[in-house]
Amino acid sequence: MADPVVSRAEEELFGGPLRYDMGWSEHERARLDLTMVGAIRAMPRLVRGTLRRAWRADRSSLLGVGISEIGQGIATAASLLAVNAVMHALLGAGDPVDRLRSALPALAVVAVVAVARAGFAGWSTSRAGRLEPLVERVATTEYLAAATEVELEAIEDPEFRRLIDVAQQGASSARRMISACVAALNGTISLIATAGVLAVLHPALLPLLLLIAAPRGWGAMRVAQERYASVMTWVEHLRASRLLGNLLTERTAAQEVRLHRVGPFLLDRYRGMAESAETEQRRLADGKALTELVAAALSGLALASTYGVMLWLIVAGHMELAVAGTAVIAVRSGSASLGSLVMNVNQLHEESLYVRDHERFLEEAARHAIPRGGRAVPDAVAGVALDNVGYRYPDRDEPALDGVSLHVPMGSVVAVVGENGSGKSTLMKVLAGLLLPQTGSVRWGGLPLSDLDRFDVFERVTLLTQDFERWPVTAAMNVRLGRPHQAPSTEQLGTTLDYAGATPVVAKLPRGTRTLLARMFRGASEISGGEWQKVGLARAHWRTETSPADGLLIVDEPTSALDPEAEIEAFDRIRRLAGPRRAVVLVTHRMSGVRHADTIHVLSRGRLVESGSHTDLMTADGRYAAMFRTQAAQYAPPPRPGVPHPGTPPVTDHA
Ligand SMILES: Nc1ncnc2c1ncn2[C@@H]1O[C@H](COP(=O)(O)OP(=O)(O)OP(=O)(O)O)[C@@H](O)[C@H]1O
Repeated sequence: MADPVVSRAEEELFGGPLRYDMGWSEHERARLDLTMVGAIRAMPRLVRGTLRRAWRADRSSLLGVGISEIGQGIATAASLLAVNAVMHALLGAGDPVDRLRSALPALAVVAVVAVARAGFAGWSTSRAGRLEPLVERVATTEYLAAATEVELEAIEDPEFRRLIDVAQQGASSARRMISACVAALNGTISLIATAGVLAVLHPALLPLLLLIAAPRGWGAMRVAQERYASVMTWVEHLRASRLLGNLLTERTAAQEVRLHRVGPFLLDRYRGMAESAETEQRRLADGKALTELVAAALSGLALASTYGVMLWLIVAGHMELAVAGTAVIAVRSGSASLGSLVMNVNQLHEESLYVRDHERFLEEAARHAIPRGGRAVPDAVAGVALDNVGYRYPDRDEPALDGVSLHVPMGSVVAVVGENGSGKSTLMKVLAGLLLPQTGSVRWGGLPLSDLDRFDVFERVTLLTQDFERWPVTAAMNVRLGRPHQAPSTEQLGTTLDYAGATPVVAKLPRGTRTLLARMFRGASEISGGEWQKVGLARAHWRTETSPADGLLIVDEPTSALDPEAEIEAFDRIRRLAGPRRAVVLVTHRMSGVRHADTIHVLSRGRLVESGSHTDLMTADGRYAAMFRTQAAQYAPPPRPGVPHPGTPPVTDHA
């Protein structure tokens, strides 16, 4: 398969051709197997996998499908044998009326068998129809459950993220595999029945049947191969042009789309990308037409040869006319069964590529799952300590944290400051137990995190980050999701909202706490960024309030969108949440918010460079003091010309 032609738009916007490198390259390897023989060889394994999933989903429906398919096969064979009897009766010697009369019982059998076959087909359709959504649900649940249980590190790993993306299609493919499997089973049973009857009529007819179906099978495989290769090569391109389309209509991009005239610009690029995809579609259609023409010609040739052989058999006296009549019908139905069987095997194979990604994801997710078990975190702990902690993200050369040691005693307020990218958020994730350090250790009351039950550690942590989740649910539920399994009473909800300063926010919503906070739904309301932060603070409060034992409250840039007054209040409230059974860890760039912390740690390029109280650090006159003065200077009155301004610090290069 040649590399795709890169459209100018693709080059301009994305810096080159978009290729999916992991999930799809796996498919490419699978494609090598996609010869007729390969697909047939893989068939038992594919069917076994589908059956196992279906068995888990709904046994009785699966049995129903199996029985009705076997019933249809028996009906096909019985129908052909009855047709043979009719032919014999009609083409035999004697009076035409007598011949017709003697054919009647067999004709009745043909009719009854046809009805029975239709009944079996209907039953199979209804059972398979029940099975399909169940199988999809089982596969989707497996996928979602696995995704929520993996380590955060895996989620942050781009390779794993890609696997999550690719595996998403697996559930619907597992559903489609049911119908493909049923159709393949149907084709196989009908074919066996027809082949059995043909072998009884004349053994020479069997290879001829294969000869008719082979070109069609080849054609179907070839067309499918071409389609795979094309999908593989173009999938990223299609996703990107869809993304462009979405950007043009999305609410978040609406302002720049209009004001910066991004709309017409992107629309033009969208057109460019669509045109190159259309060229590919045309190429595929032309290839398909040619392949199908060749396959039909070869199949027709084989059919003509079959009739020629039958004619010769009749003339040479090796076959009766009645048998030949039945054989014509059997050959036609057999070749149709074989043709559709090839297509269904092919479809099974195509769907199985996605199901295999799904299974690969489940395996990988299990390998990266947060381990269950371990020691419970003691109810009371002196604090949480980091000892020489190092952490490097998988796709980075530089460590995000390098030899960090600090202690967070219960009842204290600890602040962490530092320039952008210095490792503050990473440190918070390590403290929360979400990321496991690659070197050094984290200890809860002296017990290393590696010995502890991680889910128990999570129970003890409340995390409020700047990009906390704005759940598309009601305001009340947005608070409750701090501890989902515990619903706050109206009174508790009121106290929590009061604490966070969110009562006026909720009061002006059309349905109060029952208002849906999701713009994408009709009748829902949207609130501002600062108002959202108050809701986030309420959620953190609900979680800490319902915490039964010693724990950590980690707040990472909680006030970035708050107005000055609300910000001062929020810092004050957060500090008050520290108590004998709780430590507060605060990350912020607002130096005014950290001066009251018991200890302030300064991070730079992943290393802890200063620690102490505000007074200590100001006296030390190091990095912290410089940062503090820089911010303070912003609010100082402007210096009079010629008079040096004492508040302005020398510019230091933190890099
Ligand atoms: N998911 C990630 N994958 C790879 N690198 C990351 C990831 N998250 C952060 N980093 C990198 O790790 C380093 C520390 O990032 P971190 O987010 O901890 O910094 P920060 O101090 O919180 O920054 P900011 O003040 O801008 O929020 C940075 O170099 C950043 O680019």
